[in-house]
Amino acid sequence: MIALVRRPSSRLADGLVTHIDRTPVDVELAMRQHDAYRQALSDAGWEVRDVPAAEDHPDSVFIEDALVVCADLAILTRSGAPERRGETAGAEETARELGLRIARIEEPGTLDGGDVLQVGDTVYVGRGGRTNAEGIQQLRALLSPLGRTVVPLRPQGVLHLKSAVTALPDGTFLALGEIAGLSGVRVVDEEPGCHVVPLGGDEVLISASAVRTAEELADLGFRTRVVDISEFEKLEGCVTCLSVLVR
Ligand SMILES: NC(=O)NCCC[C@H](N)C(=O)O
Repeated sequence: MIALVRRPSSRLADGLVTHIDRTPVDVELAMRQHDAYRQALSDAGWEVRDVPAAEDHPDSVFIEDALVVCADLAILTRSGAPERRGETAGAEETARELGLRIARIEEPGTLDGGDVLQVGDTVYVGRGGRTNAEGIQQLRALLSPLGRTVVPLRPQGVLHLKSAVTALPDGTFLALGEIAGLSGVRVVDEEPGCHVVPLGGDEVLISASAVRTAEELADLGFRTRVVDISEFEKLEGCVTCLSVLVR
């Protein structure tokens, strides 16, 4: 079990913000928070592997958006944000080192990995600001041969699908409300409570900003591993976007 991560660029504070107001980012604190995030993955039994840093790309720490891994296939994305498209170079290098097959989303398709939620053999994909219909069609063509069913959804008012919804190990979903096309949604009352990373078994990684949701999940019998990612949340990041899990 390998978790790919990418160290923050020193230019992190120049990262994109779309749906929230920009607030000052403490880059030194972000570096420490990223170290703690890596440690949490390692403590949960994951081998943490570094994708080469991309110093010139402020948002490169959000490695999830550059690379989608499904079975033995690594899909290099083509971000809907043109300034992020250079981030895939280092991701390709690491994917090849891991022996993964390589595919890529081609123009005019666009897709961010933050729009791709894999739950068993179903791959939910958010169509919106970063992922277009052509990108979804290419994703479907790449994943159907792997036995995956690609289901498009339309998240509203958020950066990515996984800004609005993620899945628990039991296949239920966490979201601020019901989502057309999804059944089994556990409604939470805080935005960071929509984001978990399944770490194996009944363990999930969740943000320290989601205190109430972490308690609710513990009450439900999930083991929660809490990480403070405040500086990344200021740039519309969440716990899913700082890693790519390769099982
Ligand atoms: N998968 C994710 O949640 N990615 C977060 C990306 C945040 C970055 N500032 C961006 O706007 O692209």
